[in-house]
Amino acid sequence: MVVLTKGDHVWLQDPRKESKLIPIGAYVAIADSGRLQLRDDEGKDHWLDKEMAASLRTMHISSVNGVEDMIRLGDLHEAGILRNLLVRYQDNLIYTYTGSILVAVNPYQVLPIYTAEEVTGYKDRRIGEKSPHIFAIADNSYYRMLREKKNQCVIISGESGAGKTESTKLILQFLAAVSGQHSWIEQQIIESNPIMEAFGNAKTIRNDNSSRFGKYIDIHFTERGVIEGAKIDQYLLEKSRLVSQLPDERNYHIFYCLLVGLPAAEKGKLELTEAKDYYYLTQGDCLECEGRADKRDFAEIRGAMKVLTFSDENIWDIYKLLAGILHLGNIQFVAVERRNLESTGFAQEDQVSKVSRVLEVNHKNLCDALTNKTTMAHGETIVSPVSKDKAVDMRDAFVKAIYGRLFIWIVTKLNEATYREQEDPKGMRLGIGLLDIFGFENFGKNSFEQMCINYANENLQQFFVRHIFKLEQEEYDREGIKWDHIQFVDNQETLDMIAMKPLNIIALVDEEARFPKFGIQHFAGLVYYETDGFLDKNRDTFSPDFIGLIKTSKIQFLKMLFEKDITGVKDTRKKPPTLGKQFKTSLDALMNTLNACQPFFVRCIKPNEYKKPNVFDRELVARQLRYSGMMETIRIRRNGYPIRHTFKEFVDRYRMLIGGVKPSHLEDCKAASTRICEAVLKGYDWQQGHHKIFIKDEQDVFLEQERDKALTKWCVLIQKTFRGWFYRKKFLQMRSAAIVIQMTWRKCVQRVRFVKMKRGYLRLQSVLRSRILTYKFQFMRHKIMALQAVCRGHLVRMETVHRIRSVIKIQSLARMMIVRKKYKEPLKLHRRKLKTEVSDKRERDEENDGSKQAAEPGELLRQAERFFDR
Ligand SMILES: Nc1ncnc2c1ncn2[C@@H]1O[C@H](COP(=O)(O)OP(=O)(O)OP(=O)(O)O)[C@@H](O)[C@H]1O
Repeated sequence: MVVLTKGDHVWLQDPRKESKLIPIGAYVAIADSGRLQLRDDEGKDHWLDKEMAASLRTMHISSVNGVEDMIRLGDLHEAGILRNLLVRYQDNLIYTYTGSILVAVNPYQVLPIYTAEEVTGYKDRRIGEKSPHIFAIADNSYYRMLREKKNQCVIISGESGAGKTESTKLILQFLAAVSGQHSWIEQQIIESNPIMEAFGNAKTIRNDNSSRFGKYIDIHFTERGVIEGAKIDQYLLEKSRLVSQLPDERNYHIFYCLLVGLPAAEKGKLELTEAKDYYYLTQGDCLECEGRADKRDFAEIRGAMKVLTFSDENIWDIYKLLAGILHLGNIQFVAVERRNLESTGFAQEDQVSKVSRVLEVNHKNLCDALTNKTTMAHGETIVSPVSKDKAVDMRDAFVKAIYGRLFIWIVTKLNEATYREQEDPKGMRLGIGLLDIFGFENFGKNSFEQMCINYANENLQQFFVRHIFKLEQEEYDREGIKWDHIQFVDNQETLDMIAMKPLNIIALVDEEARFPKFGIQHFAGLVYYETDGFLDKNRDTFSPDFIGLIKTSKIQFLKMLFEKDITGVKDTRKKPPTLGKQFKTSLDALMNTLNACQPFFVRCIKPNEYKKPNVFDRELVARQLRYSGMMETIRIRRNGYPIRHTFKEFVDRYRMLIGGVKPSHLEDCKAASTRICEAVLKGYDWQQGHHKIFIKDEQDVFLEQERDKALTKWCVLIQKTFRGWFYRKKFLQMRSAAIVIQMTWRKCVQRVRFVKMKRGYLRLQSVLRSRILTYKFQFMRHKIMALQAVCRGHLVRMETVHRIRSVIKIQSLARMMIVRKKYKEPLKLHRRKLKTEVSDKRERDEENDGSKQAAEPGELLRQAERFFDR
């Protein structure tokens, strides 16, 4: 019984028995009440009582935060894988390994993980050394090719919109960057992409830039790893799109680009107007595609065509054919009856004339080819009218034939430009093939195309399983490795039934056998196919009358496209190969190529149907994981020994890991390999076969890391010694130079200091002197001021005394005057009295004493008078 506490992670299973829902991860949010609250990976809360909770499966620690390599997952089941992808996706970690297989979840947003720094970061690194990345796959294929001198291939699969084409472009970007020449050929290879996309991609409900064909790009390298050329193979272009589109879907991009990008004069010559005017472009009711700029794309396509050596005539002829197709689509048929026979006429004759003008064919022949059918019976040619519906079918088949051949011609032309003969015929040509092919399809209604696609996927799955399991198992048996035989899904029987056994489905369809709806148990599930239109799609033919029409055309390019058909008509006994047969032949060739290469696998996963970032639809992803055979892969990879080396290779590569192992040509390699493994891979699961050492992915990474460490150790020693010698020499030189510099510098510094000090002293002196003088001056001034003060005081005092005296004098005079005034009358009176007395006395004296005595009193009197006068 499990006791859960807060923060524990568990697997939450839908309790309904019939439920096929995959368990979802959840963590315990609340555990301290009577019940448990669990929050699942989608943020939903679930309340469980403790008894129910006790039956929950706890999550392995490796699943809690996710792992980079799913082989290391403890919970090795569908839910574990799904959750691992989910938690990584939520952190914008879109890549995850399963051994050396890369699972890439489409982020639907531009992540900053494809920069030039990232390219450099992944250069020459082993898988697993850095976090999973498409660049790691590209890098490993490149360096493995150079190291082992063997061709490599990268098989990129997934549903429409899962990111196959983007992954292919990223690998190309990486290879162009690491092969590092920035040559014209690299430019041409890269420029071929917009042309392929214009003619082979269209907007669908599931992907705005959906590749409607499969492709295998083989990039050729010189022995030194420089890109030398490339070759593209295309598979199964979806031609039905040319004549009808589902709602919200478009025809191939090139038509819309042509109509908005072509200058008016050229458009006039081709009698073209706007996209809304063409039946073949308007059935999906979607003329523009968000995020695409058709006008800008057209300029890019034209530029790319120039780079890829399309002549002006070629380009103009292509435009004519595209215009011809659009005008053909606008022909409207009407049912008529002629001589009691159901036949067909045209709603507007001028539309047919337009086609004959643009395709430069005979007008009458065109009318006949569109409405009549010529057959041979008993050596006689019989021309019979066709019904309206048949005429529409015949026209559509003709359009598909033109475009299909045009597409093949374009690919051939691209190959002519990008394919190079080997520069050095004696040297070795190496290649990396990139297979961007439609994934397994199972829709509500599955038709011939789905059967071909699923047949291709059966082949690839078989290749995958064979590569990963069967061949390994055989090799283990051959090498005498102990191997617990595990069950695996081998789809050889399905393949036999579809195409290998004498009475296979493709052969039956070729023989035009009629059978109703049938189902095939594919590796990814049971698919029912509806056989309506199967035979026609398989025959992929058009009325031979159109061949006669093409012969009348003045456009040599059109004739050239149908050259084989024109010559083939002469030999009526030879049936043209059916589409099924053609597809099988090209697929067989592809499988042979792949079988000759060392493969890498990239499984692209679409996280939601809305093309939105950060939305992860678990059911959708689980279905894709099932289709991609991921579970089987994980089991096989985990149980097996995916890495093996011959003893010689092993000794050459890892002998530095332990001491005393000589180079392989001087050693007993088997014994030496054992010694190395026993010393380095102690406790690891490895095995020794008759000729090879078998190890697992993680041991390989460990060995490589140890090798790196050992190499680094020796490199460091060599570097250390050399650097020691070099830097010592440099040091001595620098030291003597430093002494000279120091000397000069010190002299200079001291001199500057001295001058500074001298200036300082001078300043000090002058300051001091000025202080002394100031002091003296102050002292003298003080004295002088004191003297001045004394003098001024004296002067002021004298002045004051003088003033006071004057004042006193004035005062005394004033007082005197006042007093005089005051005493004047009495004085006058007194004087008069005195005078009177004196005169009285004189008279008396004169009377009494003679003249002498009389003189004295006279003097007295005068004095008294002066006194009074004053
Ligand atoms: N690594 C990526 N980074 C950012 N966006 C991506 C990435 N991979 C895919 N996409 C987005 O998803 C869209 C669909 O991808 P892509 O065309 O490669 O799908 P596909 O698997 O080739 O589909 P189809 O089979 O229909 O051609 C791209 O146009 C792009 O917007």
